[in-house]
Amino acid sequence: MRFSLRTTWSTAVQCRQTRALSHVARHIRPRKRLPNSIRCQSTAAAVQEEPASTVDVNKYDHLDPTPPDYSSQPFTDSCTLTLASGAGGHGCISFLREKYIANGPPNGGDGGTGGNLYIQAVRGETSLHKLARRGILKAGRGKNGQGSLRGGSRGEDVLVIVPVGTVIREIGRHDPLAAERVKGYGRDLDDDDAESDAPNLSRKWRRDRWLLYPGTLPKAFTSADFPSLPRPRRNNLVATEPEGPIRLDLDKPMDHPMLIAAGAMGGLGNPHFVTKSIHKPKFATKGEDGTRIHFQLELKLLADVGLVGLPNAGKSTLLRALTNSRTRVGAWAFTTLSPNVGTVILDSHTGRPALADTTAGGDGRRREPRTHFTIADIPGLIEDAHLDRGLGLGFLRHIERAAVLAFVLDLSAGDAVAALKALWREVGEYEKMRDQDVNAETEHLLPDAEGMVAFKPFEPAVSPGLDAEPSDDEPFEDDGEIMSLPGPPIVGRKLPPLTLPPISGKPWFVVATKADLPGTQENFAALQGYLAGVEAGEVEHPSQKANAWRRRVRAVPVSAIQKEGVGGIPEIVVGLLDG
Ligand SMILES: Nc1nc2c(ncn2[C@@H]2O[C@H](COP(=O)(O)OP(=O)(O)OP(=O)(O)O)[C@@H](O)[C@H]2O)c(=O)[nH]1
Ligand SMILES: [Mg+2]
Repeated sequence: MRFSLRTTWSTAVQCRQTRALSHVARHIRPRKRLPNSIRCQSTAAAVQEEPASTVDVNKYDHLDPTPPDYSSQPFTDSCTLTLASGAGGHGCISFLREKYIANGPPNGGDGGTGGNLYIQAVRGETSLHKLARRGILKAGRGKNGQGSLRGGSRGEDVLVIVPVGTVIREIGRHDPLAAERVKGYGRDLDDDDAESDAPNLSRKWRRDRWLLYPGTLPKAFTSADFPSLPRPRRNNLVATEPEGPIRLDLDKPMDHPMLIAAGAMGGLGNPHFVTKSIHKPKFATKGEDGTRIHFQLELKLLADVGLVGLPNAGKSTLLRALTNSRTRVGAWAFTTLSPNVGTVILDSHTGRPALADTTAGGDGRRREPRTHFTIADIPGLIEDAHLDRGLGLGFLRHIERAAVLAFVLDLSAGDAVAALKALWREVGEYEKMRDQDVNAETEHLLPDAEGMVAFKPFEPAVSPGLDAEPSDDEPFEDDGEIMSLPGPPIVGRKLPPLTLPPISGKPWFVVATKADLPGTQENFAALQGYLAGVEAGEVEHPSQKANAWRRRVRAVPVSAIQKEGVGGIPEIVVGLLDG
């Protein structure tokens, strides 16, 4: 008997172990078993195949790389994003219950405030793709109030991190409190807008704003049982929000996050509604809804020099020759599909950044030593890119804020002067479209609806290098620094307008590439002749603008693939940057 019991016991243990093991096996077993023959084949093929990412170091050439050496990063430079501040938590309906106090006074806490929305531009972020994927970001909702007069906790704040260089435009906003006012609710609370045409609907009738004691049937309450709905409350932080519509140009890293929308207030607990006639209010109010703002985000990379050229001109090879960039190079058009930024360290081959002269300049100001500059390579432009041919003109936004433009012309691909004129034409078309957009936007934002704030209409700005004499109160200093428009720092609620300098006012030069190929000398000579004419004012500026920059237009012949002639480019760039 004992023996049989032990057998039964060990069998049970074994069974349990087997079951446990089979459970584990179920999880680690491959879902599908391939037939043996296929598995053998694939293993054999894998053994025979060379690993795809091997780079032959002996054949490796930095300027003529093999495909595995390409860097590819997801890149998005414009997207729409909806940000919603947190809704408030509901007020609580509760009554004191204690030993010997069966029917105590009301003690429901207030709902917590919703989370705030902040934005911060930081270095290190290079794309908007993460935000584009999210689409909407909501701050946390405030927690509901609780008994014993415990208020709900605050909702979680949300910090939206964007790359430096992001331009943010508000394209729509839903403010629940403003919407209520437009509908006419709450007019009974406000005497000042009694003249308004909006219907006079008392907030008293807003049944949806009230919470009832659990178990109470709504029909038990008539409107007469409710007091007037309290005046909607706004978070104190609303006073520090920027005035809408929000338009920001975050062209510098921010030390502190900036408040975009404050969380909504929580509802009121039932003790707030005690009156002489109602001693035990069995109702509380709901929390307010958060503000929802729709934004258009546009990333405009910040680089000192922007490379503009036709496809296959050799822009990326030039960037690789000047910097350690691993941008993609290929003998076909539109190899580059997203902008790349490279950094040139001005170290005079010492391995350490050279310290520039820090003595006072001619303007009497001490200059920051320039230890490096950055270059942006963008996808190629083709003729009629403004008609959305090729990759269109959108990528020009990344060189629009560059202080210096470098036009890269392929000397082996026909008339370089014609190519330069075609590129300037596209740049001019881009500028026109940009200005039209801004004007349309400012017109659209004129205060036609109540509560809308008007922006100043677009004023074309004067940039350094223009022939027009700046006035005394002109905010620009012609020191050749990056042409970001100086504006007052963002203090308080007023935001500076988004003004954009004209592109034709930027200093520019030409890099004539592929000079190693035969028959390119004549082309270069013709180009030089043309540029000399532009500089002397004998020939019309390729941008066809009267006051475009033509102070010292230079053409540098280079063979980027052989890294010949590129050594002089940093000097030219620094000369143009520092004036
Ligand atoms: N012979 C010669 N070939 C060059 C030179 N620079 C670039 N190339 C070649 O020209 C082709 C195009 O070079 P890329 O640097 O990809 O040109 P890109 O302007 O960036 O082209 P997209 O990105 O398509 O606009 C590649 O095959 C390069 O090897 C040069 O100085 N001399
Ligand atoms: Mg390229």
